[in-house]
Amino acid sequence: MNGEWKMYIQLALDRMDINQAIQITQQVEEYIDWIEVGTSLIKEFGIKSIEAIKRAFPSKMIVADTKTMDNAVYECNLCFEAGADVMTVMGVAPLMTVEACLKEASIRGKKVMIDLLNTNESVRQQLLQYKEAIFCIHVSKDEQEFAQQHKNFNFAHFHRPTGCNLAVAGGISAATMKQIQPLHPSIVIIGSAITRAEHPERAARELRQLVRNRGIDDASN
Ligand SMILES: O=C([C@H](O)CO)[C@H](O)[C@H](O)COP(=O)(O)O
Repeated sequence: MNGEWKMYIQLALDRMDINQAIQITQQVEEYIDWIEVGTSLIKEFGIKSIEAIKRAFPSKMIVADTKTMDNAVYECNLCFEAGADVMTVMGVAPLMTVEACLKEASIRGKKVMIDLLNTNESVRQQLLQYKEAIFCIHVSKDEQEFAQQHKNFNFAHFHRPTGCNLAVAGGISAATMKQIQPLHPSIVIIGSAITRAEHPERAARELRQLVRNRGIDDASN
């Protein structure tokens, strides 16, 4: 890629209720690109959380972070009917599940994000055949906590899979943003650093600035 390479910010909404999710997103809407209805929201409030967020932000790309492992067509239908533009499937799921999600998304003109959490190199190589997917390098909440919170956690041991559309997630903040630059992601997924900030709007504005500057300056892939 060249200097036109762009990084998008995906705001992850987790561990709050639907009204709080909408209120926080309204505060930061101008600084973020995609909105993720987090796994915790979907588990706690169901598919109606996807409908509510899409209704509140109809012009934004909505990602339903279902972390699907099985029953692909059923879960895809739930997400896409509710207004999601993207749904997530785990890379450790059977390939037939991943393929079913991709097929369902393609029929509807939607996208699938494959979460690479806990995948090994051989699984990742298999998954990379799915050129239409977005791949997400993900440091889980439990890994973040185990590593004594994300300020000590390092994305450095991840290698960028070549020739794919890449997202990164997991405790990303202004302090850790530099670590992810070598991966050249097109989507930076940020949750707590905005939603738990004392001033979410200020935090989102600062992160937007970092993403804008570094995304353009460092693009070389
Ligand atoms: O997928 C996520 C995680 O598993 C929690 O459900 C989050 O979207 C991702 O971790 C981003 O959120 P933060 O780590 O709070 O930035």
